[in-house]
Amino acid sequence: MNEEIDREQDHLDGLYARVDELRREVADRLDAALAPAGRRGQDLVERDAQVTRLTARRTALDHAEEGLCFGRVDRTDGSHLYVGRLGLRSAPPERAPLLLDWRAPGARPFYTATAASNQGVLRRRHLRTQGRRVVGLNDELLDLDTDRGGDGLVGEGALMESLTAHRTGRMHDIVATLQAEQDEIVRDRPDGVLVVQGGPGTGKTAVALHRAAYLLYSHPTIAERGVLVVGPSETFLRYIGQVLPSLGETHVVLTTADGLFPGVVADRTDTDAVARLKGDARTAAVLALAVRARQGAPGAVEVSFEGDTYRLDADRLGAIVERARANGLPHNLARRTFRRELLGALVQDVVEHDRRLLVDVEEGLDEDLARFDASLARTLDSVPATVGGTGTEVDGAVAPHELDRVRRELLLDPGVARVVEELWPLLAPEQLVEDLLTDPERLAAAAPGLADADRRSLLRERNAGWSSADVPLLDEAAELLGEDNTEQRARERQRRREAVAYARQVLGATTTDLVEEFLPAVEAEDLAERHRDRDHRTLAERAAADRTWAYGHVIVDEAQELSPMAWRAVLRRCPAVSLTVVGDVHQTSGAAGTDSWETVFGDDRRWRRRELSVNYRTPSEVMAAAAPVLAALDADARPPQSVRSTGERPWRRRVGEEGLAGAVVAAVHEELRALDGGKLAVVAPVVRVAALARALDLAAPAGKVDLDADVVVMTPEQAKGLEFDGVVVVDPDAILAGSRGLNALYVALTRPTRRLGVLHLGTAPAVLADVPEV
Ligand SMILES: Nc1ncnc2c1ncn2[C@@H]1O[C@H](COP(=O)(O)OP(=O)(O)OP(=O)(O)O)[C@@H](O)[C@H]1O
Repeated sequence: MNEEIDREQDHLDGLYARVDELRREVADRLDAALAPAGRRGQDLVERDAQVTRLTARRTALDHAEEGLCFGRVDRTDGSHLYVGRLGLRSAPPERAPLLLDWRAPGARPFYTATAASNQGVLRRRHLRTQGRRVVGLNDELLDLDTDRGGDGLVGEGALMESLTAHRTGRMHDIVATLQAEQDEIVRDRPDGVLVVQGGPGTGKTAVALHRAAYLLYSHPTIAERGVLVVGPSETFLRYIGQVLPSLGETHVVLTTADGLFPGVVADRTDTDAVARLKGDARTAAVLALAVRARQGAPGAVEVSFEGDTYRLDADRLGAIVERARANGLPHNLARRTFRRELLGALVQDVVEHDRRLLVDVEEGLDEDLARFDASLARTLDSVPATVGGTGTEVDGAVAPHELDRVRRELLLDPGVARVVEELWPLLAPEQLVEDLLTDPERLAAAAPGLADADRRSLLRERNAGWSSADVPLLDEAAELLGEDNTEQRARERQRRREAVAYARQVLGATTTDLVEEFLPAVEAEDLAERHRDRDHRTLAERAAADRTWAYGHVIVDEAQELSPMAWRAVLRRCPAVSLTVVGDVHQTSGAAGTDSWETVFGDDRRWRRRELSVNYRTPSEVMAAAAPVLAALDADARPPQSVRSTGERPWRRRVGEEGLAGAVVAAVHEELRALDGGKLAVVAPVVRVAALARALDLAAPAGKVDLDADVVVMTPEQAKGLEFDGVVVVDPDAILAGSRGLNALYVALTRPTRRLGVLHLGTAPAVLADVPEV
């Protein structure tokens, strides 16, 4: 074996030597590209692209330093190949393949070959490395003689080593030990909605993140737009935050569902009933009606302009509103049409008014003369041109420039502007939703189908803050309202004109052999473009800052928690509809979440479903303790099959209320001793968390979870998606008493990779009666 290790070490040394060589090359080329040589437009554009490419390559080389090569496949034809975090070739001119990127099609057999279907593979070898050193090998011979049939695990030795290692508080990538059923999901085609249902610990999160890395590698159109990952909590995002960078991928934005609408802090709590109402898909229609209610007025309106009053009756106003709506633009953008149409109607009225005034003068009507005299001075400019021209004859025809002038005056008139603002106000999403949820009349008008009691439950005080259930409403409102960025675009156009002028100057100054007018115009434009676009933010930073960014692919984790309204917000992020949705309908805790994927995606033919059935996290002993909870939730559900047992039996202990804190502290010490390192979580109902954190002397502020601490206290909701070496569940009765209490308890019980204990007050809940009492 040692000889084998030595041989692999030699090979690995060769790979690292090549990596070092490439690093030097990339560094030299970056230096050259960034050198301030006299360059011109097109060169500069190319240089920027080159710098981006080289920087990405440098990042990939850096991230591959740890675990560069982790696998080898020996083929039946005598050839072999190595699989690793990135692809490497020898230096030109040979450019012989040295290492295959794990995502390349050729690497697939490493993950999927079995004795029964060996795909031309004789032996699969897992290399264990520490830094640049090979420290161990795991070999699997894929011939039918050695086939144990059975579990279908790939690279079992390496897998078990990874699964039994102490947790670190951070998820790590599983690129070396991805299993066949997982690999299939990772490489599935990108289009449509792929739903991955799987019980706790089946690797849904891990698979979804590797799928993101795979899609970014293999689909340039996705890489151009980046991937959005939506997770259940900030803590969870911190927990998974290192996985994609460790796979060399940075074109990724991680967010919670609350984060989809930047700038809002969702710290208000809704009751379950209100969260469900707000999350209902019908709320979209309520918001649409709320927007319509802000357009026009029910009756006639009067507009004062230069001392006269003009009246638009309900029919005329209604027609103007309809014309503004007819263009199908969002409210704030359609406002321009409304204003144009309204001004058009008023121009007619003003001109007609003035014309009548003059007709009256011509016909010598004495009673109007006084009024004419009073207004002549100010209307002199606005009389029809033919009248002004002849001084006597009135034929009613109006010169266009006169109409324009009246229109301009109306446009600048503050009174007219006020009327536009009243009839079609520029609205921010926050204002629309706030007005709707604080004004019974507005709400009644927008939600006529809602029962009175439901409407009352939705109403709240002004400035009461936002809840998670409000966030999709704000997003929907933003969509209905649109942003009127006319001014911003005008400013950008002006900046661009200035930049072009500046670029021409620069090109002229730096060019000795060409006079400026012979420079192709495009060069100045290019240079200006580069100034304009010289946005040094990464793709991920730009995408994260832009609510309307269209991602190439979206991953939703713990997706069972999303309400129908939240789904609308998520789908908006990916107009191309390329989504991976992973979750477990038995772990739903949110009131507006789902317990069936069919309810969420039922009629949509673009969705397909895959199942994961093997539990890599939770040993069979722990899963047996959780099984009655799952059965109580859903008699037809089968718990995922654990890949391993530990021999360590879960336990429960009855404690009294007074002694609870002390019992928790004692249990934590016992468990830490038994675990001999690693991470321990105390999972308790929300009302107990602060007191237990105090009893345990934990430093993290209330409500925050410190993933680096050896011991953490959290609620089942906060524990969602996380895992620990050991878990102590406190007061399961109180957890069960919450909404979706069985789901919450199921989540809590399925977090440990090794040990589980339960402290209950009074008799154990029936679903935990089988756990041995100690
Ligand atoms: N092929 C694998 N190789 C090594 N570890 C794996 C593999 N698949 C899953 N794991 C590990 O199993 C654990 C559970 O995975 P993960 O958190 O992705 O499961 P999950 O299905 O999202 O769980 P839950 O629904 O409970 O949140 C993680 O530690 C993960 O790294």
